[in-house]
Amino acid sequence: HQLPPTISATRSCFSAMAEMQDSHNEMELYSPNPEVRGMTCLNRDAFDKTIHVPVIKIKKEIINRLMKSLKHRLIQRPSLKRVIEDPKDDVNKLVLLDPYKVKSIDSFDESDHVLFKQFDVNPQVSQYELQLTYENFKCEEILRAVLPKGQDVTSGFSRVGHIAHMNLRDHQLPYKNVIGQVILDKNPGITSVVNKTNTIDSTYRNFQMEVLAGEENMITKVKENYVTYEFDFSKVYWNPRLGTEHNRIIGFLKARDVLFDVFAGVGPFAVPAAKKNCTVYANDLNPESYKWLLHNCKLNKVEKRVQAFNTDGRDFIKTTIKKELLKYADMPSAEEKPSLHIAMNLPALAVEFLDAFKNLLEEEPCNSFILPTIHCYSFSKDDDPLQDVKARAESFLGTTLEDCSMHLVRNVAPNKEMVCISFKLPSSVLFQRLSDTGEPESKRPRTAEAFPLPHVQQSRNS
Ligand SMILES: C[S@@+](CC[C@H](N)C(=O)[O-])C[C@H]1O[C@@H](n2cnc3c(N)ncnc32)[C@H](O)[C@@H]1O
Repeated sequence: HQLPPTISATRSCFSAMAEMQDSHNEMELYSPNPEVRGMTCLNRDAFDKTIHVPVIKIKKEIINRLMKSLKHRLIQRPSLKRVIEDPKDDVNKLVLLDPYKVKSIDSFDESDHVLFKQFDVNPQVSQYELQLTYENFKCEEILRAVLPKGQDVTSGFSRVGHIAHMNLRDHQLPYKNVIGQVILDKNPGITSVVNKTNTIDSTYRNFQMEVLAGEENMITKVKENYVTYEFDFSKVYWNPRLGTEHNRIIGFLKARDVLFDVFAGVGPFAVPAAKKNCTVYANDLNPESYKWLLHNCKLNKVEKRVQAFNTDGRDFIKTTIKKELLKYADMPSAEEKPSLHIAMNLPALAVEFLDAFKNLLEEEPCNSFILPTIHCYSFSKDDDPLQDVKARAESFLGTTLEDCSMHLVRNVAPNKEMVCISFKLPSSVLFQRLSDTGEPESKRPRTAEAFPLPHVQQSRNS
């Protein structure tokens, strides 16, 4: 097409620009100076770098109207102003363009030229000497430049309130303080960066951690499914990836149902269940979890509906759950019967606690007895994790589960899945059977009844 005369006249300027840009190695334009490689203590000044970028002058009074249309041609760098004052020019401002997108006048398309004509812009391109600083580099660019070439640069972290929680690999450890500081600098709202230092799970499932950068304070506040929790992240278990799973279980509950949470942590099942008007019995062995569980019940104004316990899960099953199951045994009418649910989220061990339900109650069930539904979590490294967890649950219950629902919660590590098995506790497990002589028939073979539960097979949360 025929270009307007003013634009044709500036074509040579664009070509000159293109040549200038071609002489740059594109990959290197935005990469930090090579001197930063191997830095183990962050020196932000070492990132200062001068590059040349295309720039056009646009009259101050029309600049705002043009910016939207030019959006895709503007330079994109963190914390970089794209429109700058020219101290020698009262009439125009300089607009910084993306050197990868504007190489010559041909980089502008017909609609740009129409726009320039409409606003009487002479798109004369000149080169501008731009001083890049540490602020103008992205987190990944900085870490890639600092860590040894060819090594994996993971800048990923889990966010728990103001804390960025990392799990650095051995080769990253010499650079841990730089990594921590860069994560802190580049992520608004993060004021502390920690690295997990233990590889073996502790009893309370909290992490041993080292502060890499920022504040030492580990008391943090998070929101999950619109519920607020506070806790000391260094002393209790919290996993920001379980929100969907917590919500899934809460979805099974309705007002006036009862939830027993054997391994309750700081309350991510207990508090939302109580908010749904359920009666909750929540337990955790860790005194710190128990403390923050109580705190979170108050924080969310549900303390009247939650009874908290600080004991071993087996003891909780054999005392509190046993006592409360009997209480719900004789409910007058079918409509008034709540459903009873038992959450057991301690995936490394929970199935092993299932045998605590064997022969828990002495009497034969009356007709109206409400059998609880158990939601028990487990890890599995088996090729068939669902079958593996089912088989292990059955072996601890001492019965086959004819009808249960299996849910693949998440992939925890390569070849390690977290699974939830839900089933109605068979009465044959819960009640001691008496023989004709009145003795418990503990060795009698058992089979489970059918438990109508929604089947969610192989669905997975992230
Ligand atoms: C994986 S966390 C789950 C916490 C919470 N339910 C959740 O979903 O986030 C397991 C919890 O079980 C607690 N715990 C570990 N061993 C226990 C035991 N023998 N009895 C009771 N609680 C235990 C830990 O302190 C931890 O808070």
